[in-house]
Amino acid sequence: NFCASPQGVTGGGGAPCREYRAGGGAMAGGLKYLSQEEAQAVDEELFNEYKFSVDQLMELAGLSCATAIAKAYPVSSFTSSLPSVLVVCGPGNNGGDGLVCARHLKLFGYEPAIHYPKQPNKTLFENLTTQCRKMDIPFLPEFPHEAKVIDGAYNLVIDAIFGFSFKGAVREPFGNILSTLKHITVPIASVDIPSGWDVEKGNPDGIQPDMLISLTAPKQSARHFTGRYHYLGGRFVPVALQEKYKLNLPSYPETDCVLKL
Ligand SMILES: NC(=O)C1=CN([C@@H]2O[C@H](COP(=O)(O)OP(=O)(O)OC[C@H]3O[C@@H](n4cnc5c(N)ncnc54)[C@H](O)[C@@H]3O)[C@@H](O)[C@H]2O)[C@@H](O)CC1
Ligand SMILES: [K+]
Repeated sequence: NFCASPQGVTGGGGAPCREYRAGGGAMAGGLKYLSQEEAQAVDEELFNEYKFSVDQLMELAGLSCATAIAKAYPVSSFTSSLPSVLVVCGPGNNGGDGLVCARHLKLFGYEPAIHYPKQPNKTLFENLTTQCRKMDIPFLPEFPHEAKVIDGAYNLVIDAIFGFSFKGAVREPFGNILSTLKHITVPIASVDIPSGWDVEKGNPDGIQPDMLISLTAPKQSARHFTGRYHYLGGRFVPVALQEKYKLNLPSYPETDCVLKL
């Protein structure tokens, strides 16, 4: 089972992660917390003006997530030699990040399993799914709806259900999945936004993840995150775009693709 050291983050290789203090206000000289509209505008600009492809950025986003997870919950901090990780993937690009993350976690020595109930009929997602299957990552046809079953079978849960395009009341099957995840005791690591949270206002009655990996820049709901580990990932935003949106991103250490906030 999971048994993180009190200081938690040791960077796997033993070097402590550098920390970055975010500013107090919406900007206040510190890191900017994006509204939903700003997050979508940055996203569109990356694709339409800067000509990145979704595959490229998704690979970097998913790799950032797996890297941050390996720093916060190193394989060596678990009593089992192959820590098992349940990756729950949603219907959009947040789910795609989850598929990429699962693939890298497998390469990092974890034992991921994926639940992917709404698989879009698009080549990108079909390819990511095939890659995982060919790496012997199982896809669970049914979600284990009892919290204690998840606690017994997994060391960690990755929430890659919804990202910055989430709106309104949660539709099934994700409502039931999130209700179960509220009752598990193993830690949850959320990709970009805790699923079921309003992108700006959060959700006090929703899941309360132990870890949040904010991609590109944190969204406003990240102010309500109370878990132990908040990482920034997605080190791919060109300087001109950072300046246009006044992201005020911290400097990532050396060649790292993640940074502990
Ligand atoms: N802009 C960026 O910097 C990047 C963003 N990426 C990821 O892409 C995410 C955004 O992806 P998308 O725009 O595809 O959207 P999301 O993955 O946030 O979700 C959209 C999907 O969820 C469904 N949905 C929305 N509200 C729902 C509700 N209330 N109940 C049930 N289903 C609901 C939509 O129908 C759609 O299928 C980000 O959060 C991030 O994880 C990365 O893949 C690549 C780089
Ligand atoms: K998420």
